[in-house]
Amino acid sequence: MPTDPYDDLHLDTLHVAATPDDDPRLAQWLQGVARGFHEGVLPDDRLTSWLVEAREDGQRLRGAWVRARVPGESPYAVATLCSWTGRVNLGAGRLLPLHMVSDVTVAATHRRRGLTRRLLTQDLADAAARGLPLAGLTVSEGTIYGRFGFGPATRRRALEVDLSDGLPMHPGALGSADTGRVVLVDPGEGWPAVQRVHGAHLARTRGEVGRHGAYTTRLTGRRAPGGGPDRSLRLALHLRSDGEPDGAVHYRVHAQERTHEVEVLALEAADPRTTLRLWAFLAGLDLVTRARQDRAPVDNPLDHAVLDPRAVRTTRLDDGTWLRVLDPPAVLAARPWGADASFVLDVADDLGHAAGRWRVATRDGAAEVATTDDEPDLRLPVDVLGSLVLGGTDLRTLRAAGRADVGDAALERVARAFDGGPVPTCSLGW
Ligand SMILES: CC(=O)SCCNC(=O)CCNC(=O)[C@H](O)C(C)(C)COP(=O)(O)OP(=O)(O)OC[C@H]1O[C@@H](n2cnc3c(N)ncnc32)[C@H](O)[C@@H]1OP(=O)(O)O
Repeated sequence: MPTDPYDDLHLDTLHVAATPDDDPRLAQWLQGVARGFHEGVLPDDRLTSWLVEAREDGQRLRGAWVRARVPGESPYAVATLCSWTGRVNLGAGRLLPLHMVSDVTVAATHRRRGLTRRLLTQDLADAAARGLPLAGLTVSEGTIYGRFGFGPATRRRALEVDLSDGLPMHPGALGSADTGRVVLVDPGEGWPAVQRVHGAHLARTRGEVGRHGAYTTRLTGRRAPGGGPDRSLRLALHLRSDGEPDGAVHYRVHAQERTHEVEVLALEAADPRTTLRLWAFLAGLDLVTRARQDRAPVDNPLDHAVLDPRAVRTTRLDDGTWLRVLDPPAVLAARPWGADASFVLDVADDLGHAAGRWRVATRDGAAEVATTDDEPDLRLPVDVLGSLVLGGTDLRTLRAAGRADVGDAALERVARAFDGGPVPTCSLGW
């Protein structure tokens, strides 16, 4: 009889509604995450603030705990994974529920025994059973998640912006001065206004994901990365002439002997003009000569608004959000389409959730999706479908890479249908 490879372990899913006193495995789980990412042992106040975040998201915590081996020993977590339901903008303002996966770790003593495979496949199966159409994550290494059906769907771009000349812009970039103003607000008190701006930004930004609880902690200044209240976090809000907030930038100034640098932690706005106005505000900060922004848009009006395009330098460009389709008809019917077409799509999926064949008929930006036995025009594995969902990767490129099987006759027709629309971008990591 085969033996259970995990008979020394206890596998379970925890409820974040519990308190650490009710269930000590909560604290063990979080310390397991910290160990997995090579952080030190976390202080109690980190546990407290993390539980607030996890409850805000309604997180499910999966894990494996080593059973006590000697009297008095506490069990500890050797595998962790969490997930919750968020939202993603598929384009044209269409928001779809997103199954968000994070904190995947396995202790050095238990690696490559299939623990991540076990926790992640269970988690994806549960999400599919609950009717979630799409899963997403951001990764530490590019080689792990393709086998589970995730494909890179947005790009992560880091910027270094030279502010030493005040970042002059072309006439017209900022509009007329009487259309709004910038005010400085305490990050905690400004949070409701920031949330309103975030709603507008999410609705207009293809690929953007709704903020989860970790961002509430981070952007209200409730807790600094090193612990205690965040006293160096600043918030500037842009207000329309009627007083309604339509832009927000969270930043921190790092004072150095000769040059001060501003770190842009989050910059969101209801429209591109306001984004540029917030950049002009940052450029006007006294003593500051340089800005850095991680997860900035790839296709960025800032590049074209500045008089000197070399003032905006890309210091990193790689994968951002990875998507995993769980329900192809739901996702294909929800995303916007660039051209009218009719084609048969065949999807292969080792985990089974997205495997099948469908006729996709697109018209006026919408699609009808129906199962079919017709010969496919396009065959691809589910991770490649994940790369196509947001329109961030061109089907022609995927075929050129040998990742999508589509004949010459169908290629242009199907590629034009998948294409069209803004380059997706996501400013979050999770
Ligand atoms: C979404 C996120 O949370 S991203 C963060 C990921 N976590 C980290 O980077 C923390 C440090 N790393 C770790 O904790 C672990 O090495 C993990 C979580 C990456 C992998 O955990 P393990 O339990 O060893 O993985 P498991 O044994 O289940 O392997 C699953 C599959 O992925 C493969 N795999 C696992 N890790 C890697 C890796 N680093 N690179 C390439 N392939 C990998 C395995 O070969 C295996 O393939 P197979 O099932 O097709 O044969």
